[in-house]
Amino acid sequence: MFPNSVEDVFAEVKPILRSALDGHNVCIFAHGQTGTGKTFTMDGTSEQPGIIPRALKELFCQASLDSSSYITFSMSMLEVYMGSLRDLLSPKPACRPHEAVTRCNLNIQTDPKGLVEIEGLTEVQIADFGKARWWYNRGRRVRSTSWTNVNEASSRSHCLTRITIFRHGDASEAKREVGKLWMVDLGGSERLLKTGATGLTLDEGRAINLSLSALGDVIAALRRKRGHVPYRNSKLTQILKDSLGAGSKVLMLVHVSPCEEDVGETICSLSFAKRARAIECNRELSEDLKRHREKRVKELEENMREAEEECHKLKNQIQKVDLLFRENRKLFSTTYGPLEDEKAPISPKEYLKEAVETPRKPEKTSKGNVSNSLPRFMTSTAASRQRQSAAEREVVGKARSLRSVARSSIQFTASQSMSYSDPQIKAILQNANRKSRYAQEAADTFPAESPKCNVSESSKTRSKLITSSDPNLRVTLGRHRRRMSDLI
Ligand SMILES: Nc1ncnc2c1ncn2[C@@H]1O[C@H](COP(=O)(O)OP(=O)(O)OP(=O)(O)O)[C@@H](O)[C@H]1O
Repeated sequence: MFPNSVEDVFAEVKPILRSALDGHNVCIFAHGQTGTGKTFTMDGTSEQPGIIPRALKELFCQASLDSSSYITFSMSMLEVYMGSLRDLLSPKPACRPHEAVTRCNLNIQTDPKGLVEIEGLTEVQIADFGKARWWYNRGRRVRSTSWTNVNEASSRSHCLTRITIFRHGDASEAKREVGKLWMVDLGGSERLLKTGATGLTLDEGRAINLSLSALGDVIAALRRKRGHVPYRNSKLTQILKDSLGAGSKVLMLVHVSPCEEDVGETICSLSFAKRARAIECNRELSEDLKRHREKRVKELEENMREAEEECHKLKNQIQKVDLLFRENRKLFSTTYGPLEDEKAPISPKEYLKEAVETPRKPEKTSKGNVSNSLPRFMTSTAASRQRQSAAEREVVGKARSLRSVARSSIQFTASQSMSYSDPQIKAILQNANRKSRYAQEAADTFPAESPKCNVSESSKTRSKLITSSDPNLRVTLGRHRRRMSDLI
């Protein structure tokens, strides 16, 4: 029967509240057949607050977030009952403090700018949501209701709650009104036969129907963009003149009955809503609103300029880091060999992007393991490690060979060819050859003075074999011989 919760409906209402704070005149009204839940939607209950209490809360919430200026609110409540206005927040007389009193027959004034004011209507300052709620409940209690066949507490009037929004600027700027928010619970359109209304209740029903029809005429005129809009045909449309149509925003909540016997009223309500939806008004904004808009635009432009400057600075910093990174990378690859991703290097920008996009996980790095803390592209790969260790092995091997060749006294015969291609090694081998020849000559000349070295006769022909009694030296010599035979 009631498919949408008030919460869902309020989600649709919320954005228009922002427009009211921004300086638009806003009107939210609940329209529909009697007994379909207009009052329930607007007032709600203590467990499930309606649109009006929620809107009040939201206004205070949004105002507290506005850093550019200080916003205050005032509140008025009235009902349009049988063609006259009744002030729902009028103070109680001192002699009858417990009696609910309403001031009647208030006059509606329109100033040269077209702004509507209601003479003598009580306007209370609401400092916070608590105060606002208190005043709202007070006004609600004195509203006229009657029993009908359709609704046991049927509203017999249109109830209008007005929130006036004031913006306080810097010291030079005085408090100024920026907008009005009207929240209206319209009386239900009713088939008088169906409601079974008689007497006063019947008159009330007729008055409601008449003013709803005047509202329909205004909406039709606004939709057709006619020069003359018949606002003066009812009190309801006179009050809402500056908040319906021109320069304002209107939100209509349409309530319909799901019952088959109500299909006629449902069609009426829906076609009313369809007409209202087609209204588009683009009248000039008020001077106050224009000034506020210009100020806001300037503020936003300034914010944008600052953001652009910041962005430019960051770009420069990224470029510098990029350059530094490339230099370091070059240095790294010159020292340790080419990196795995040399073919498709990841730039710091890409790395930064990857780092930003990838959620950071807590790293479990072993102490002293530098490669874990390096970016991926800086860690060595299996291939580069293999290449590096092969190169190291080669260098170590060369060094060992050179050392052993230099230290040994092996003599090569002139017939032996030295096929080793490295000229350095060739030179060292020749040098070693020369040294061993001197050693041989010395041994020949002074045999007694070189007891440890015996050159065998057989080696004289092809190669001279150096022997030694020292077992360590013998092992070393054997190793040298093997290496030399590999080299030659
Ligand atoms: N969404 C809802 N959930 C539960 N009960 C609801 C809901 N909407 C309306 N009702 C109940 O339906 C009955 C009629 O609702 P309500 O008085 O709000 O209708 P109305 O459209 O304001 O009628 P009228 O035009 O005669 O004043 C009330 O008893 C109300 O509690």
